[in-house]
Amino acid sequence: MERIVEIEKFSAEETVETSLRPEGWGDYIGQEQIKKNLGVFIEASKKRGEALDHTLFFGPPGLGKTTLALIIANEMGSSIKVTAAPMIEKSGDLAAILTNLEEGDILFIDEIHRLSPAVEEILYPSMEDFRLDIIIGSGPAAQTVKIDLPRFTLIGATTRAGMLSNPLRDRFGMNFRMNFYHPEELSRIIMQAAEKLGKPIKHDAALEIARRSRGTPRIALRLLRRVRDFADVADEATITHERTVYALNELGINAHGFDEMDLRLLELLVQAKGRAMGLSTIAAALSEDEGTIEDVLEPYLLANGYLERTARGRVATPKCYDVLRLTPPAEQSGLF
Ligand SMILES: Nc1ncnc2c1ncn2[C@@H]1O[C@H](COP(=O)(O)OP(=O)(O)OP(=O)(O)O)[C@@H](O)[C@H]1O
Ligand SMILES: [Mg+2]
Repeated sequence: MERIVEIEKFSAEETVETSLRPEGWGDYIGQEQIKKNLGVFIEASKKRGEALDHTLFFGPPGLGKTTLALIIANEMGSSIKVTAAPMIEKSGDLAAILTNLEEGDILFIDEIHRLSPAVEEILYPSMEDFRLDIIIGSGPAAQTVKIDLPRFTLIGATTRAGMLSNPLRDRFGMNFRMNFYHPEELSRIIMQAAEKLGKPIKHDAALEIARRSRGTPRIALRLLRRVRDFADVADEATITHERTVYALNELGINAHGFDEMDLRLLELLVQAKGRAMGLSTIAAALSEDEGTIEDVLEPYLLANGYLERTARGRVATPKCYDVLRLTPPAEQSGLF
């Protein structure tokens, strides 16, 4: 099943998303710790006139990883080449990209956990020693050619940190885990985007959207655009709370920010009547792979206390029963 975030990512509205993308620290809201640290590292490398250390961002979709990479390029005054692991099929593809880089350039590889082992192999010496080892020919006549590369910065992004190989992970000098956004932060992102769209929104209305956005800016911005449609049709100059609640209800947006996959997972756990359910059982029941459930689906539900991981598996929490308007099974009460 497609999830909101994925439909969103590939829709024609990508251009709108691009136009709402923050360009500098000034309009990048939240992730304060990351901003602070990156700010220091960027300033230090600029002072030394060196390329920034290789940097890895990981976390669920739509939290601003790509945006951060673009901001880094802006701040460093570097050009950035953007690609995604599935587009780098052969080691020759990567070699071509690397040899075309210039001193101080940034190479952004999205979905970096999807690089093939052969391509990864080429990447290791490139990251570590800025050297490309290419094997020409095969069998006894095969020769290794070493090519020096300019000092570049690799920025990797992944939603699936668990799938990254250790040697690759170790070669990143900096590792940042993206956090879900608080409703207050999301509401600032929404208000800022609304200004850019020329359709201001009241704070309480922005907060209403924020609470239903799964802690995720991409979802918040998508909902904002839908709510704006309702306000436009009603000739409302500034989006009000009343209009927002009406629109979100019409759109069938869950009051807790769950999407369909969240609800399927929570309902599955609730049906288990307090018994813990293993990851593989959940994956089979939802026809999803285990990694996606663990790295993409569960983090939000865990962070907000709707489910718990125990040694025996996953269980729905009382809060989960509460929001689904169900009563927790009696035998479970001792668990919490
Ligand atoms: N901190 C932020 N402040 C303001 N807007 C943000 C912030 N983070 C993300 N956004 C907005 O949300 C949208 C999605 O962010 P982005 O594309 O960077 O996510 P991502 O983490 O790269 O997602 P994916 O894993 O799907 O590639 C962007 O268009 C951007 O406008
Ligand atoms: Mg991205």
